[in-house]
Amino acid sequence: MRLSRYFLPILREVPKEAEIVSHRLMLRAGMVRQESAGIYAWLPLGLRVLNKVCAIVREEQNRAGAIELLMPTIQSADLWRESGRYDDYGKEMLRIRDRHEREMLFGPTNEEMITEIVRGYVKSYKSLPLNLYHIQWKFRDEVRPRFGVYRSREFLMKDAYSFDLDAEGARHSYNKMFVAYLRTFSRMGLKAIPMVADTGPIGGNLSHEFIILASTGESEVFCHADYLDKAVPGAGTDFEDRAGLQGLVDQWTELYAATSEKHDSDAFGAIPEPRRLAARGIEVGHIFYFGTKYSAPFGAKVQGPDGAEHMIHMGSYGIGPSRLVAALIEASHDEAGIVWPEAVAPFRVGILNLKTGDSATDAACEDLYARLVAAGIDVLYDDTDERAGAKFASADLIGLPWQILVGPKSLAAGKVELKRRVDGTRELVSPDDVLERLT
Ligand SMILES: Nc1ncnc2c1ncn2[C@@H]1O[C@H](COS(=O)(=O)NC(=O)[C@@H](N)CS)[C@@H](O)[C@H]1O
Repeated sequence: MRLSRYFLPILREVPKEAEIVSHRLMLRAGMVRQESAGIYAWLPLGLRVLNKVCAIVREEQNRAGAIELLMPTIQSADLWRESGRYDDYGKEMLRIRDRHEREMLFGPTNEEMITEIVRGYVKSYKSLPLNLYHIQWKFRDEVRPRFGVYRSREFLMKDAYSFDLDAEGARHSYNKMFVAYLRTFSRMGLKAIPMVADTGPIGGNLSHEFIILASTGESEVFCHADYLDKAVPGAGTDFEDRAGLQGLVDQWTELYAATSEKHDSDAFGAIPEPRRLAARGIEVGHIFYFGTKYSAPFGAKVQGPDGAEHMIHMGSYGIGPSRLVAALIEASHDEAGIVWPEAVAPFRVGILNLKTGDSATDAACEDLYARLVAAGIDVLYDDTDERAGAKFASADLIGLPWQILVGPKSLAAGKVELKRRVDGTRELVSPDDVLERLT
């Protein structure tokens, strides 16, 4: 992409309404724009990151055997009356009437709808286990939306729902998602710790939140520090190996880790003091097992191998891709701006022409740009006539992992400067070597 033809409304000044660094940097880097309280437009640079986050989420859901569908954002109130949640969901629910005065709502979550869908088709245990997921916008009329897209009113959620014949099968489905979550956040360069959590309005009696440690996190968390050094399960994990998966989940739940709502200070106190971690964290995922809480009122049942009818056992599994963009910045930034992990960077490389209009640097930049694009690398070429200092500041602000600085002096010696954003290291290399390094 040529910056001269892109849409990247970078702000020079720090927006005063932004209280946390990710909110400040997302506004300054031209990633989002608030349209109303807690409701944002995702501008091109922000959308590229959001899409990369969703691609990783999708890959790991698919790896775990979940099947993607897409449910609507607008739901019928009658659906929520069947589960009894229509009234007790409270003011967070955005209730709407259509032209026929039918009561509708903007979905805050989809347990009811997915149960109604499965009830319509699944009649035999032979169709189970089943895990259906979608990545869809949700609306929760938060009383105090704040921190930008971290706690917004309209937000993107991956929500998966599992269906099993019995509790034992449901536990295996839960474990598949648990392991998929460990892999998902790790691939984004994040250390997420699974913590025993409250089930809240979703319900059930088994739940874990996946927390990223961050000083600006809303959650207060307590855990054994050994979690920070654990390696997550590999890409070759056998998701059908029930015992193996339970073993992995046991490894990731044997040490103490809990959010403040479930904190047990005695258990925490039993940890040797140097290994006790009390911190603030960002909830990026939350998984639940809630048995027949939704299948019973909806009569979602199957004929079992014994010929009898069995209510389906369910769980639901949420990740917040839009919140994750903020969490990634909270976890990875410096005083110059964002430092994107390569897996989610909006572009992998930035080419900075330090003397636009100079025939030598223009030609070298065009050549590098053409060859990187041809190699399938996401590259943003700053071909604007901004002065060099402004280009350096913008490139550091938007946080691309690699910068190629093309200036007349080094070019005269057949070199360009390759800068690694994460640690600021720079080296003079030939244009050919740059391609060697980046492809
Ligand atoms: N107001 C919000 N703004 C941004 N992300 C949010 C917001 N509320 C929740 N999320 C994200 O959505 C994830 C799942 O939300 S949840 O309420 O915990 N779970 C559910 O709704 C279940 N139906 C999971 S399928 C959270 O872990 C969080 O990452």
